[in-house]
Amino acid sequence: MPSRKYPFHVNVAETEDILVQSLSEILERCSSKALKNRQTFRVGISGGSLVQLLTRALVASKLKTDCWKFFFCDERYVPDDDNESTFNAYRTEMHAKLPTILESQLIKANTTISLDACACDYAARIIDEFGTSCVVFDLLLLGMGPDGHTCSLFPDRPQFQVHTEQLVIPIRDSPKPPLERITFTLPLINNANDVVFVVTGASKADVVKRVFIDGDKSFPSAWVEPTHGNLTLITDKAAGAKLLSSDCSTSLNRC
Ligand SMILES: O=C(O)[C@H](O)[C@@H](O)[C@H](O)[C@H](O)COP(=O)(O)O
Repeated sequence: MPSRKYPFHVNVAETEDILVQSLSEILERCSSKALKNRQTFRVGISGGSLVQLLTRALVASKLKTDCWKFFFCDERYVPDDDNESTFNAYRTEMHAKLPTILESQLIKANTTISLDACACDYAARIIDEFGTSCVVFDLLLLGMGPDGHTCSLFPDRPQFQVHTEQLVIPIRDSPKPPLERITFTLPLINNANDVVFVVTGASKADVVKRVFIDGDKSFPSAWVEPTHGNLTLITDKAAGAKLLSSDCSTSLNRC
């Protein structure tokens, strides 16, 4: 494993129910820690399978979420009511299963303006919500694709490594459709108190090992290295298969 300057935890969950339970526990721990000091718990969320998994974790946890705000770690540059919109996916899923979460708690991007303006506007919205440009999320929930992308930071794209002051950047050439997106930058991601990857499916087994065990920096996910927070990896059995068979299995939690 690469030497790390931050706490790193791994859970390989035997079943999807156990994975959802791990996620519920993280939500409970991070929200209660945040709400001890402040009135709002601020969490960054991602699309893909996380939409259903997070909704299930929230339903199972029965946590009170009225002081929570949900931000989008990345968003596809499509109208709000488009089937491709991550905001729309959460709105639909939560509306049906978590009716106490109001749409106003989902801080969405304005995709009616130009792509550049959309990224700037979303950064301004975040700064406004935090009341400072030194933005520290309480929790970021990230997915990872089989190509090692996370948020909308894709391999072989120069943007993902940049040392930028920007919190949110536009992406015009995403290899995964749609082409145009906005995404949190690495400095914003790495400034969070807790960053949690939730990765499922056998197609990710190899890249999970290459990112989290080998620390292979050709994958954007391997650049997620919290400066002061914790990094947690939760996988299902299929995505974590090569972790369990590697020499590092003794340092992993199986649950
Ligand atoms: O905008 C997107 O294209 C998705 O949000 C995408 O980035 C997703 O988060 C990962 O590909 C992991 O998705 P799965 O967990 O569904 O594999």
